[in-house]
Amino acid sequence: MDQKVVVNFYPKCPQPNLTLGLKRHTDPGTITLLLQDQVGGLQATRDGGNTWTTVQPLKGAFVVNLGDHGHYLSNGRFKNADHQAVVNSNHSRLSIATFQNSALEAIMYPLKIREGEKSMLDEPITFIETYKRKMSKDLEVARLKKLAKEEQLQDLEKAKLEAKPMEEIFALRLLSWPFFA
Ligand SMILES: O=C(O)CCC(=O)C(=O)O
Ligand SMILES: [Fe+2]
Repeated sequence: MDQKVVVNFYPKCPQPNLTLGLKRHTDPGTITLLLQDQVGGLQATRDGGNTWTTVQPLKGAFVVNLGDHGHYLSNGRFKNADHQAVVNSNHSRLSIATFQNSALEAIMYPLKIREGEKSMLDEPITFIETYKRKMSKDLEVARLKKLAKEEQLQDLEKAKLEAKPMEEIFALRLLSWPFFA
């Protein structure tokens, strides 16, 4: 197996509604043991991010999360926890996560498939390969989001321009000449 310990420090943030400490994700490994301080900020969702439940800190307790590897091993019977961390305007926050992962080159496949069920994996695959696929999917989603945002901004600029009186557009053109002529 492979084990990693990550310490997350979230500085306090004056406008917590404008950002996230850690964006929505599932952990890639088998099981995560998470120790959080009393500030709170870990949230989980069961409906794809529409609603969020805060995981209240409990003194001396670990939060135990199932990751993707655990999800695949059980052929989806046990769910990988979909979660995020928000920030706080009054307090900084610390959490320590220990990820129990499979060895990177270990082959994974569902341990048991019940009658009438289909395997979640088309073929046995190494743990590292599922991780790489997940990362490239995440990068592609981020790229598309960025593109959509840029297009939205361009449309907004266009709409603003269309709403301006002719003299103003003319003045703007003169100002930015020769780049915009
Ligand atoms: O800080 C937290 O509560 C969550 C940390 C986490 O999800 C992670 O490190 O993967
Ligand atoms: Fe996580």
